[in-house]
This record gives sequence, C-alpha cells and structure tokens, in this order.
Amino acid sequence: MSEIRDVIIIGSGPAGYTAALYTARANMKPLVFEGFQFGGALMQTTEVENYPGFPEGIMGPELMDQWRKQAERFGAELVSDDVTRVDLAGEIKKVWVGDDEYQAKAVILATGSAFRPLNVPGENELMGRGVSACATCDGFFFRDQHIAVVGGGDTAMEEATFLTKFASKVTIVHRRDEFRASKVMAERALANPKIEVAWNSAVKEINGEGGKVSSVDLVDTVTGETRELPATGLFIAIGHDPRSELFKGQVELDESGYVKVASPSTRTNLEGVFAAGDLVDHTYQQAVTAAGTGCAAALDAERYIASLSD
Ligand SMILES: Cc1cc2nc3c(=O)[nH]c(=O)nc-3n(C[C@H](O)[C@H](O)[C@H](O)COP(=O)(O)OP(=O)(O)OC[C@H]3O[C@@H](n4cnc5c(N)ncnc54)[C@H](O)[C@@H]3O)c2cc1C
Repeated sequence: MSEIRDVIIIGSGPAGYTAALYTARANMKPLVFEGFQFGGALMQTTEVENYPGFPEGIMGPELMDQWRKQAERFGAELVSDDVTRVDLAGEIKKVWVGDDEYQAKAVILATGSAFRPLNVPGENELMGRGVSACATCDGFFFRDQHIAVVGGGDTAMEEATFLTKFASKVTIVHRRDEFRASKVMAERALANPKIEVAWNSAVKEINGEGGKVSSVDLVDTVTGETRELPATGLFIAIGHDPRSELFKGQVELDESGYVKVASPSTRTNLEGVFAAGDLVDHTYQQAVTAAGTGCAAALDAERYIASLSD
C-alpha cells in the first residue's frame, strides 16, 4: 500500500489527461492509471481535423502524446496499467492493480466507451482507413464517395443522414426488414434521395486495396446469398458500450451502463468520486467534449479536497 493521494484518475483519453493536467497544475499530484494502451480512443484514428487549435489537423496518436507530455510536465504520475478493482464507497478510496493497492481522497473515472465492433475480416486492418465508428469525426474524409452505414437504430439513421452531406450515396446495411430507430428518424433517413437500404443484410467482409476500403461483402440474412457493395467507406453504428463494469454496484449507472452524474457537475452518487468523458456521455462523444468534462471533474475534485479541510 502506498501514501494517501489527493486524487487518482482512471483513464488516459482526452478526459483523463485533461483531468490530470488540471489537477497537476493545482498541485494535487495526481496518480493516473492509463490502462495498458495510453491515449484512449484517438489512438485508433489517423487525422483529427476538428480539435480546436490545430488548423492543419493532427494525427490522433500525436495529439494524445502531446496531452500526455503536458500532464507530466506539471507533475502527473502516470502508470501504464489497467485498474483491476476499486472500492470507492469510503472516505478513502481504494484502487487496485492486481495485488497492489493505491489510496486517494478523490477519484476521477474516465474509462471512456467502446463501440461495438462487427467482428468481421478487414475491420481491424482497415480501421481509420475507410472504416470508422464516428461520422462526425470522419465524414468529411468521404466526399463524393459511396458509404455504407451498418445499423438500424437512431444512431445509424443520424449518421447516415449526416453523411449525405459528403457522400455521393449512402447505403444503410441492416440485418432485419425494419428499423428499430424511432419513426421520425427512420422516415427522415428514408426520405433522403441519397440514402438506400440493404435490408436483411449483414457485413461478411470488408475488402481493401492499397490499404483502403475498396468494397464490402454483404450476406443476405434470409437467403444466405452474398453480394459485393462498391462502397469505399464503412461506418459502424451498432452502438457503444461504456467501460463501467469495474464500477458496477458502487457507482450509480443508467440503464445503458453510463455513469450517472449530478448535472451540471461531474459528481457521481458517491462523495469524492467524479466521472468524465464518454463514460458519462451518450450524446456527444467527442474529444473536445471529453476534455471539457475532464476539466470540470478536476475542478470538482479540487473543490471537494478543499472542502475536506474546511
Ligand atoms: C476511430 C475513432 C475516431 C475518432 N475521431 C474523432 C475525431 O476526429 N474528433 C473527435 O473529437 N473525436 C473523435 N473520436 C471520439 C473521441 O475519440 C472520444 O470521444 C474521446 O476519446 C473520449 O475520451 P475519453 O477520455 O472519455 O475516453 P477514451 O478516449 O476512450 O479513453 C479511455 C481511457 O480509459 C482507459 N481505461 C479503460 N479501462 C481502464 C482501466 N480498467 N484501468 C485504467 N485505464 C482504463 C483506456 O485505456 C483509455 O486510455 C473518435 C473515436 C474513434 C473510436
């Protein structure tokens, strides 16, 4: 067991590093558990064009490396390990990596969310090279191209409609013969002349040429027949899962597993436990919004620590 820290931060994406930067600058000497892979979701992407302050764009891994350095510069201590267990209820919060126990007066949860993958050949290799899980982030790169969007819920409808701003054509690939999206969202998508639907269809394989998506093999979920869709982009929109398993039973979660916070703060149901980024955010899921709530969590934690000595 080690000293009792002011604050432990779990996660090293935009939310975690921003919280680390702010708490480090407030002289709280944060201990940051980065996870096995530092940098979070943006490590999976190539160019980030919509993070303010980089008019030429910046590669996702480079951006995260800079955030990491900036947090370290002010004294954040970084540990490249996954937290395996937490006990957040008491006044002193406990966090474990294997058998090693760490303690702090406050904890900031920033473990993000993961999109549900299709688990088909080509998906991992072509991620960021025509395959994406974020239309707002990557739609711009697909000007005048034929794009496939996989899914049948509100997110798929929204992404498909948004992508028509750039694409020459958008094919929604859906495994059933009706959408589960709300009526209004589905009708809006279906009324768009650039959108067509591949009903009863699932992605079998994503094909690549020259390191980019060249087409998508679809299988008919009723007949089993396959066909090749000449799409050069594929957006996966079958949902995100918050990485909240570790906190279940301690921190209050909503019905989808996102951590509940007392809006407009980052306070969870537990005193001294704050949450930020995509772990709490159903709606926006952007680097800049995650950074924003990471900052808010740091300020909330700072005020909480100050209140302990009042
Ligand atoms: C392919 C792709 C492209 C994107 N492009 C853009 C873009 O262009 N612009 C934009 O604004 N947004 C983009 N996004 C969205 C953006 O990346 C996310 O909104 C943002 O990263 C969320 O930040 P976060 O800190 O909440 O979580 P994440 O970035 O997901 O970070 C979570 C962190 O928690 C760590 N972690 C998880 N479990 C544990 C554990 N048990 N112990 C320790 N650490 C743990 C992970 O290792 C990770 O470091 C993109 C997302 C994807 C997937």
